[in-house]
Amino acid sequence: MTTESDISVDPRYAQSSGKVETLIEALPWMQRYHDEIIVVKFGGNAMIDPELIEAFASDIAFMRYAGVKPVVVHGGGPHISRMLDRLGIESEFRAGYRYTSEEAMEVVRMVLGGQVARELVSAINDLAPVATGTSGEDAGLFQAKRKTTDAAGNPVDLGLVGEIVAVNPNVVSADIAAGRIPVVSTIASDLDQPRKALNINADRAAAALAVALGAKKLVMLTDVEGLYRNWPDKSSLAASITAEELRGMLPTLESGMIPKAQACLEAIDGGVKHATIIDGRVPHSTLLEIFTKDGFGTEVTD
Ligand SMILES: Nc1ncnc2c1ncn2[C@@H]1O[C@H](COP(=O)(O)OP(=O)(O)O)[C@@H](O)[C@H]1O
Ligand SMILES: CC(=O)N[C@@H](CCC(=O)OP(=O)(O)O)C(=O)O
Repeated sequence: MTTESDISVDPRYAQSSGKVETLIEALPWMQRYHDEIIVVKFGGNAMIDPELIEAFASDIAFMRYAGVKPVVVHGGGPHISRMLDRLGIESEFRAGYRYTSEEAMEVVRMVLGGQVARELVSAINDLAPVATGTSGEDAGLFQAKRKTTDAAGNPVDLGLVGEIVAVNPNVVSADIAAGRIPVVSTIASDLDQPRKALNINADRAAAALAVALGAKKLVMLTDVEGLYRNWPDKSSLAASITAEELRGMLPTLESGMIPKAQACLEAIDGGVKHATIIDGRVPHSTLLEIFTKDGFGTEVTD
């Protein structure tokens, strides 16, 4: 028979108690998110590191087996830039969005749907064979119009960049209902030219989908620790920020943080309870954000 004194001297029990604490810490979060949809946007530089892709895939598989309904929306800006470079096609960011010519659009569509989505789907399927790739062009998922203004409302020429005006989430909902893990590429059909596609910023698409699905949470991975109130001052990282304060900051934000901040606001305004920006360079940051009390990065609150 094992007595209390045996337990106190056995190092295996000492080790287990730390593991048990971590598991028990996850319980309230598992309860909160059980059967709930969480949209996770994976993008940027985290996506070009094979180890981070593996860690991300295991976090998504973990969520699914823990009873959450994850939906992945992926970016792939660095992949697109690399391919455009290889093909000698110029690309330029304006107001946080890629100016997209007809030629570049062909590359965006090919890279997102044919390369990035495939890589992610197969990494997740290796652990949970229920991932499925969907393009925003499928079954009217993302319908968009050309984007013609920047965050401050000034006119800007972005070529074939779209702003989502309608989402038909049925194709994704059906996958979720069947127990699958949707992995969504952010191309949209052009409402004004139905055979044409538009390039959608992945942060904005993730927010629009989170709202349409009634997701409980939107998590966005990026290549910094979170949102800095006073970029690039590293001591100004915001652990949490209200939607109102963030709205006020919009005109001061730069580059990629513009669509990310807009996406958080769109999600919160659309009824998603929690929107967070986390550091995708930290392996398993998604899991830590969702299942531990400390969370990670910046939480936008209503
Ligand atoms: N206030 C800010 N806080 C954090 N990052 C900011 C801020 N303003 C601008 N940035 C820039 O935004 C970048 C993140 O956007 P982006 O590169 O598009 O991310 P991703 O590719 O992960 O979607 C950061 O690497 C940083 O250079
Ligand atoms: C209009 C626009 O800027 N579209 C993005 C789509 C991919 C994306 O958003 O990728 P990340 O999340 O990795 O940045 C682009 O062409 O780069």
